[in-house]
Amino acid sequence: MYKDGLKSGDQVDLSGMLNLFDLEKMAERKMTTMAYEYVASGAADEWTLRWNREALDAIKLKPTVLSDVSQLDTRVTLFGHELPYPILIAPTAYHKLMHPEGELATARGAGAASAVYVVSSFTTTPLSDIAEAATQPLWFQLYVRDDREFTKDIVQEAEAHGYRVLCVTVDTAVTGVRNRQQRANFTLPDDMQTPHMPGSLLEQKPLTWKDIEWLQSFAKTPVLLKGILNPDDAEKAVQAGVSGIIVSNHGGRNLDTVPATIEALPRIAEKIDRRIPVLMDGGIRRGTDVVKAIALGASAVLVGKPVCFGLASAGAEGVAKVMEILRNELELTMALTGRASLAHIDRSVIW
Ligand SMILES: Cc1cc2nc3c(=O)[nH]c(=O)nc-3n(C[C@H](O)[C@H](O)[C@H](O)COP(=O)(O)O)c2cc1C
Ligand SMILES: CC(C)CC(=O)C(=O)O
Repeated sequence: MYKDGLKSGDQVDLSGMLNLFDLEKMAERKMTTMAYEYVASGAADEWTLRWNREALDAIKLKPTVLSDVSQLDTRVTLFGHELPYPILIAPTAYHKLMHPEGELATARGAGAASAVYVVSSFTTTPLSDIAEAATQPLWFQLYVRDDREFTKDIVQEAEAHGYRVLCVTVDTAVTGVRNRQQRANFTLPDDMQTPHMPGSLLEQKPLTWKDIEWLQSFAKTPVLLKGILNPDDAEKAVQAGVSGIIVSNHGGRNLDTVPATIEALPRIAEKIDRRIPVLMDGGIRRGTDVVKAIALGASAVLVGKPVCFGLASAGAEGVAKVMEILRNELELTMALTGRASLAHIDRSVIW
């Protein structure tokens, strides 16, 4: 939802948007208070929301000079597919709240920026339409519902439309204490539907490891668990045979006072010991953040709020801008730290 009657196809001048924080400010000016608060807020007192950023900022880099960085290689292979750079679009709900073209604009922006887009179960656009608009690989984020047949159908529908990876969100047995959303009277407007998640609330009984086993019994695509913070859960994920995990605290939106993801990441990476890929999200805003996450054990990272703000600022173009800024900053950081490829980014780049 946007002030001033923003319409599809409106031209926006993004030339002054130099970083992701600039785009957040632009988005805040354009969005209604309700929509902005929905995206920007964290749970309860927002400790974890802040820690995600502060913990990344507190890590210092150790550059190496005079190494050959004339050719930078940012490619990463995940689940059998090569990505040109290790930054994905995290699943976020309700894109029509942010721009009239909703998820279609996100898919086009992802396409322009050669990025993987992980589509939320709470998409306001059907999966089939997003697949038609996409020119880059799509993944699907699953919230498992009480109705297991419904869940099975949607997984099979996503697979039929070519969604390549299934990210099962495991950190939302219930949603968190979202006081800022409550204060802003957050509700989904009546004319906005979530076709694959009928009803506006999560109607699920909490998932257990048995459900993960059940999902893997019929899923044809790799299954990832999104929302792992505890190294012991990471070990259980490997034992359960999943293809990968995403270290995430849901952008600080669920359980307040859990640690920053960059703090949890090294312990989880140590436990996993390269048996499966570890991805991470939470607070990634700069190319330096991406390098820090890779150094501490992530194969790739995802960004949530910045993409919502890019979308609210300028639709597909804004989404592409966010991803291009981050990709460029990643390359600059690699050149300045003397790391020519992702394989060269390890703990030795941390001070
Ligand atoms: C507006 C918004 C909606 C979100 N919706 C979902 C969702 O539907 N499913 C999900 O698994 N995670 C959801 N998330 C969490 C993100 O996937 C991701 O974990 C988080 O935003 C990453 O942190 P960052 O925003 O600091 O980049 C949402 C986050 C935001 C900000
Ligand atoms: C509808 C919500 C549960 C989607 C979500 O995951 C979020 O807002 O963080």
